[in-house]
Amino acid sequence: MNFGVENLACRRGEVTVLTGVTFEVAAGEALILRAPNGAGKTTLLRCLAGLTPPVSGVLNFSIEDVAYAAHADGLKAQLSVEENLQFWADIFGTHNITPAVETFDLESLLTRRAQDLSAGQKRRLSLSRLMLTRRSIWALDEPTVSLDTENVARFAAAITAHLAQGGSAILATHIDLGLPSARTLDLSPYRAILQDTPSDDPFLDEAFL
Ligand SMILES: Nc1ncnc2c1ncn2[C@@H]1O[C@H](COP(=O)(O)OP(=O)(O)OP(=O)(O)O)[C@@H](O)[C@H]1O
Repeated sequence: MNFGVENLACRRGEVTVLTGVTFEVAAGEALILRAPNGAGKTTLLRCLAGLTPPVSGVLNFSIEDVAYAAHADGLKAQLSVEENLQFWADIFGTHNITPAVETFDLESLLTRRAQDLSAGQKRRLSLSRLMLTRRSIWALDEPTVSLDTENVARFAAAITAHLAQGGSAILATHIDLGLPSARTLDLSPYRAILQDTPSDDPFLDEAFL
């Protein structure tokens, strides 16, 4: 699905972080956000997902079409892997969890409680949820954190399949996923304010030693 934004300004808390963001992503395409730490990648993704309303500008899609994978895994700790998957499947009206289980190699973990998974296993379970949403725009914030090489490849296969089916994606990632139709957007020109400026006060620096 095509999606884009025009002249978007986004905030975190009371601070406007980005202004003038404009882009379009075609069906079957992925847009990779590249920018230094603190530049506003999470801020933009939260805005696209509807978690923080834009300060101004236009979203030319419905936030109901966005599946957002945040930094946090967002699992139900007391439920098993299978119960977590079934919970989301029921929410999104997708009753077959098998493709998600197979794509992220979760078969042997189905009865394990989410709180007892390793960090990489939790991430696999969290990402597998994307496949249950049936939403066409995937907005992903550092999705490969905690994944080993084999599971990065599994995730890359999942997103490639999503794009091949006419979906689209926007993601903040520092690694090359080898996606065939990926473009890069540098957010640096859209930064609204000077952030993370070092203090000139030498006594303040000493206080942190
Ligand atoms: N609640 C808040 N109130 C004010 N400023 C915030 C708040 N949360 C985050 N920020 C600031 O907003 C800016 C953008 O943060 P954001 O998390 O979007 O950056 P990022 O590009 O995703 O960074 P990273 O690569 O480190 O994950 C940062 O300077 C951050 O300190």
